[in-house]
Amino acid sequence: MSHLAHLNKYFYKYRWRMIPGVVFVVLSNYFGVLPAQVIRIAFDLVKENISMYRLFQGFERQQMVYEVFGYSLLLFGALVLLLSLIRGLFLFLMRQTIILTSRHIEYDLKNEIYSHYQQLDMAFYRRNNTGDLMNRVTEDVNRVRSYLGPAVMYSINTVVLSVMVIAAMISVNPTLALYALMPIPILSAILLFVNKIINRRSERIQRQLSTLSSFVQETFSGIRVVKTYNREADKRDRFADESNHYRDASLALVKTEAIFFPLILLLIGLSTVITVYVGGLEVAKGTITSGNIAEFIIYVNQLTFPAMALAWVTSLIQRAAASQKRINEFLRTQPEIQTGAQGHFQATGHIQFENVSFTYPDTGIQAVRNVSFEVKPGEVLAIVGKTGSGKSTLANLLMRMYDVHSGTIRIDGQDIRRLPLQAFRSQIGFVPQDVFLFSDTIANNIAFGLDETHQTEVEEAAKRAAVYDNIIGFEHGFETTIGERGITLSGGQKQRVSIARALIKKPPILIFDDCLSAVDTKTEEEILRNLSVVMQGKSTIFIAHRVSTIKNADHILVLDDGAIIEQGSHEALLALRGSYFELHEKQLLEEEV
Ligand SMILES: Nc1ncnc2c1ncn2[C@@H]1O[C@H](COP(=O)(O)OP(=O)(O)OP(=O)(O)O)[C@@H](O)[C@H]1O
Repeated sequence: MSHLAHLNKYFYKYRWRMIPGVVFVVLSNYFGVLPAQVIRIAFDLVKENISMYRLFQGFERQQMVYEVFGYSLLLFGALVLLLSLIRGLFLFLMRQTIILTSRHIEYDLKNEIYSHYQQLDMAFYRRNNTGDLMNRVTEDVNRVRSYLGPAVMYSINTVVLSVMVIAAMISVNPTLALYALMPIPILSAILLFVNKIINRRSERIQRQLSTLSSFVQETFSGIRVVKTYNREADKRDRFADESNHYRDASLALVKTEAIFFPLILLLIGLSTVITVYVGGLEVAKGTITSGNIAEFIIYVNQLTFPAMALAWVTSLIQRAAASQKRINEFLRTQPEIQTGAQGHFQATGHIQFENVSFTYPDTGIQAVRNVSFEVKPGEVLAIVGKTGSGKSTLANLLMRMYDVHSGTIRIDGQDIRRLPLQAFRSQIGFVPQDVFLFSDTIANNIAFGLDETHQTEVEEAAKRAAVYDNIIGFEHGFETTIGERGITLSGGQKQRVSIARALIKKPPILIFDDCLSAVDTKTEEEILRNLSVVMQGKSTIFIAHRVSTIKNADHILVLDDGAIIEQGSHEALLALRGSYFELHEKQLLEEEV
């Protein structure tokens, strides 16, 4: 429950909507209880008038009594109708305030979680899967909203209505009130119990539903593999299997729900029977009128709602508390990568790694061992090495996706941990190894890193990345949508769009992480030629597998198992006749073949 305290700030924020909401709950209940008293009076009136009517048997006045009686009954009917209308109006206002507030809070909470997600670092995203992140911002917030709206509204409603009805009952006749109320706690206890079963079964359905949808999603994402390996029949059987589980879970829920309502009706019926019986005895004693019995029957029926709401609200609150706990877990996670300062930062591009070592916290793999190098403004540094030798890790460290464990990384002589994080990252144009493009137009994908762009800039960047001709070849050119609902770019085209995205920012530091692996050597040469113009005056780090990509670099590092094993210019490294030489020879042979 204490987890829900996080939401109190929102209740406070929307207090001028919540307070009138509570007032409307009270008023709607007040007008809900009143008709019972009107009906009692009408009932007693009927009884009296019938006696009076009989008394005037054979007199002329009898017709008049009849008319007055009919007229007053009509008035009472109209009064009950009017009270119901007023109650309806307050019910409308109650929903308009409380449920509306819950929607406002839901919106705020979603934004709070989302903007917190944006601040969290890579280590957090490594630890938690996307499905979980999405669930907390959608499903969990949804459950919390049920607490903010319906649960709060029905809780207040339940309390107010119970107090009003019970007070009215006791004021009429305490003995009858006691007897009529007797089955209500039993009713509540049974409802709580049944509700628990319903909850358990709904949870099972939810779980099965998410298994089912993940299964379907994965099958469709991998449909090519499924078809190539002829696994359609197998997938169909597995789907039928999962569907069966889902159906069984749904049937189990329906069964419980089927008992739920008859049970309520049984207990309410029991209360009514007791009311009529005990009420009859009291009428005989002369302590109450028969109108009171009618009034009581209405009260007992009105108490059905709070009894049901109690069980329902309890489960809503329990679920919301569990969801808010999960949300709080993420909200309380603080990013390990914190900004070192506020304000602006403009780099010239002087990069220094001094004895940098790094171990991935989750796996304990030491990816970088005591690495030192320097890139002066305008220089090109290349990094080669076997897969898993730590090349991408160096790029990640330079962008502060992770912080180094020992040693220092400096930009323009300043430790990057002391720089304003966002301003510092904006100085780097990064082309990652695994390209990610958004389901958006090509132009928007290229312009992603900028707040404002002109078409000419987008086209210029596309030309530099040697993808311009491909793009204008598409029917809608730069406005072509890519991704799920659009066209699929080839691996090489994606890489080049990703390069254009980095270039458009015109940053003083460029990092290319093995981003030419999917283009042929001819296109690679074209890109490199273009890049050599872009790279002028910028510090560039080129991570590559192919020696051909990097041979013109000012300095080359050869990495093995996280450490630099050789370094120097292309010629110097060839002269060494070490690992670099071997790699070069091997690749020459491959090209000839
Ligand atoms: N996020 C991560 N969490 C844990 N370990 C990681 C993570 N990323 C990489 N590693 C490990 O760190 C080591 C270095 O990986 P890195 O990606 O830097 O290699 P690389 O030289 O770029 O390889 P490739 O050329 O295949 O891209 C590898 O052993 C890898 O398994």
